[in-house]
Amino acid sequence: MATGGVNADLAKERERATFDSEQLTNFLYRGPEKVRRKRYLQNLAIQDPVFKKAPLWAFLNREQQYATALKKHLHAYRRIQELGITEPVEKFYYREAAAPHENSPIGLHESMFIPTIEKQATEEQKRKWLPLCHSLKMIGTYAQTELGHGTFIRGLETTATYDPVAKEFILSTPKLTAMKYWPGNLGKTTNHCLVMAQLITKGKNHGIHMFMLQTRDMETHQPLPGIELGDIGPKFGFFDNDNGYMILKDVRIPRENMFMRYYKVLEDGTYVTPPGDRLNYLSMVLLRSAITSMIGQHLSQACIIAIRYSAVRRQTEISPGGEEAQVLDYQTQQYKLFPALATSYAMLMAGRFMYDFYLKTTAQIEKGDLGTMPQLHALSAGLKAFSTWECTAAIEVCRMSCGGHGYSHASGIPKIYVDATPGCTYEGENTVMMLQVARFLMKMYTNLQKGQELPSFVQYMTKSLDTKSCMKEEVAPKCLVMAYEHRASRLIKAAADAIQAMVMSGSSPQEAWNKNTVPLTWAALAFCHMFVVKNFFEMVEDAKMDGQTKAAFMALCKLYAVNGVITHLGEFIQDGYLNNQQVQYIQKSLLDLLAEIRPNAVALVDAFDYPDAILQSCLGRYDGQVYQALYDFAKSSPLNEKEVLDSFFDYVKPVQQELEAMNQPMARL
Ligand SMILES: CCCCCCCC/C=C\CCCCCCCCCCCCCC(=O)SCCNC(=O)CCNC(=O)[C@H](O)C(C)(C)COP(=O)(O)OP(=O)(O)OC[C@H]1O[C@@H](n2cnc3c(N)ncnc32)[C@H](O)[C@@H]1OP(=O)(O)O
Ligand SMILES: Cc1cc2nc3c(=O)[nH]c(=O)nc-3n(C[C@H](O)[C@H](O)[C@H](O)COP(=O)(O)OP(=O)(O)OC[C@H]3O[C@@H](n4cnc5c(N)ncnc54)[C@H](O)[C@@H]3O)c2cc1C
Repeated sequence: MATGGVNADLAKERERATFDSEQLTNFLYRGPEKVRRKRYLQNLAIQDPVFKKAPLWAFLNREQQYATALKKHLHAYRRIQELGITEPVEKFYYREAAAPHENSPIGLHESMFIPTIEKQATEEQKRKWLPLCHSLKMIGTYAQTELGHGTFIRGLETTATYDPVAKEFILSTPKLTAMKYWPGNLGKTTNHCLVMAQLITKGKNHGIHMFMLQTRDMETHQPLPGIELGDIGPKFGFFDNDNGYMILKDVRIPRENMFMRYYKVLEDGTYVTPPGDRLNYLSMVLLRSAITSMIGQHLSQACIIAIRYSAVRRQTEISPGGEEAQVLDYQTQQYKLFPALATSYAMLMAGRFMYDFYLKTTAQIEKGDLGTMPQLHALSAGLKAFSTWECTAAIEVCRMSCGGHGYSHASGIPKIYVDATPGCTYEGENTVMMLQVARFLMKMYTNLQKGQELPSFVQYMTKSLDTKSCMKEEVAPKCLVMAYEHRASRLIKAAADAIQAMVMSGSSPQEAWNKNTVPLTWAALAFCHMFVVKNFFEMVEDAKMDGQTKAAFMALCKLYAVNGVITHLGEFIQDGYLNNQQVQYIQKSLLDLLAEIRPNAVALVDAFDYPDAILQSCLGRYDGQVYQALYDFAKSSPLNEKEVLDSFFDYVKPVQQELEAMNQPMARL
């Protein structure tokens, strides 16, 4: 049964590509030196016996999955320190290769708890907590969401009441709905958490603030008095993580445990507030800013799997008696997979912009300049929501494009999907995030009407809406970008006009807003889509690579833009901006682009540079030996360890015997 070497179809695909995939890899990871370093770190992890010997997650129960994830991530944490890896992106590469399909039970410790201490704690608090965090004596998480409130954080019900006599805060869960519910790793792993609670001092509520709470004894790991906590049970995905619940029964913490870099409570209970607002929302902004890259990567993995498999999979003879076609040769299959592939590149580019913008803006915030905070909030919320919606939908398309095998965990795609889709909910539910974008856009529109200057990325709103598209038979990037700008401007104006009209006829601004939230989300979505398209074109145009690579990359970029127009056609033609002839040019361009991308499809996914050891997919293997791999996967199912299972004797046999007895002619009398 053994088959060796690279599958012939896949080998041919690589030979026929019109560009060198290594060039694109170099661009994606920001230069050949960084690619070498990435591969070096990944190989270190892949070769490490602790990671190598770990069992495949798919055959484990939840407790085993949790234990494996914990073991792997703790070993990775230690090795990262031993190896002196400090760059966040390098840590990410190492961790991803070490535990590709295990979500980290110390993930919140690293992605939210430590960064919040770094950004929101005083120098003294940092000196006290950070060394303990780095040595994992303190393992923490971010406990904000409650049973009754996740989105509306001003409505959180946990209280932190200051007692000036004892100089302590009393943390309480006043009712069932105030129980903390959902925080990652709160249930069993962590011994500290950052609690978001309503600050009450001198009898006044000052809104939500952050407090450091020790939840478990640092030696015995038992919950501390007054704290009830545990795991919330199995979920759609993230089986290996202990999202938790927590009830606080008047737990006292020292005054110094309030995060006091910006907001302070003095010993006598006087509340001191900083000049800026919403500074304690910054931890959410950090994660939102990172999610677009992260989700783009999830989709890139699904694309590698689906496209390599579609090159290997042959089904149906095109003409009677002829060879069965590679399913990737069907135009319909290309229409499923190439827009998904283009989306993953688009989101990786948007994620690159977003993270750089986050670093630039937060550096200004650190210096006390809060002027760009609204832009950072709007962009991070919008791109987080837009990218997670687009990518999770595309991952599901990839899964279905693999037919029956896509449904099996052997493909790897179901796991990618269940780990990616909560990105639509956590760090701000997507619709709610889009409404935050809409709020920002409405403000910009009002500023425009007042003749004020707009930030550069909404400047396009100043252009007239009375123009027609410049689209010609040769569909030009410039005309595509302008079409997206026009659509966004028009929908922003339509939503603003609808609200203004309602207000003019006597509705309150809140009522007018609430009666228009659907058009507002259309406007916000169109804005995000425009932003992603424009950014993608700009990054491709600026990319330093040879002509053939750039041409292959540009085809993807154009496909992303063209496909978006076709998917949302109504919004592009409603006011006659594009005419019938122009729509036909765009439709033809879509089909031409599918054909142009076809010979490069495998090279375009190879460029993502994912080793098999990370993908862990029978269908997405570099060598294309999918059938042998599927057979091996089936053979390794624990259900096959015994030829006849005990359940056969326990359940089938007795029922067979009972039915046999019931069906005897005598028994029926
Ligand atoms: C190949 C390439 C290689 C790539 C390499 C990749 C590298 C990748 C690197 C790193 C990857 C790391 C990824 C780690 C992943 C870890 C896995 C994730 C695990 C899951 C974690 C989940 C954690 C959580 O979910 S925590 C809980 C999150 N909760 C929320 O998000 C709650 C959502 N709700 C809110 O945010 C708010 O309530 C609200 C915004 C909806 C409303 O707030 P509000 O009521 O106070 O405000 P208003 O609506 O009244 O507005 C008032 C005013 O405030 C402004 N505002 C609101 N928020 C902000 C903000 N954040 N910043 C600034 N301003 C804000 C708002 O706009 C209003 O302004 P006005 O001027 O209009 O008045
Ligand atoms: C895997 C996972 C990990 C998580 N990790 C953490 C964590 O570590 N720490 C933590 O604190 N939390 C965590 N959460 C919780 C998460 O942040 C919340 O679930 C999220 O913020 C959404 O809030 P919610 O559940 O209250 O949804 P809801 O707000 O109840 O949403 C329900 C529906 O109501 C709609 N809706 C709500 N408000 C509005 C509005 N104003 N306008 C229009 N529509 C609205 C939403 O669009 C949605 O359709 C996690 C969640 C998941 C799934």
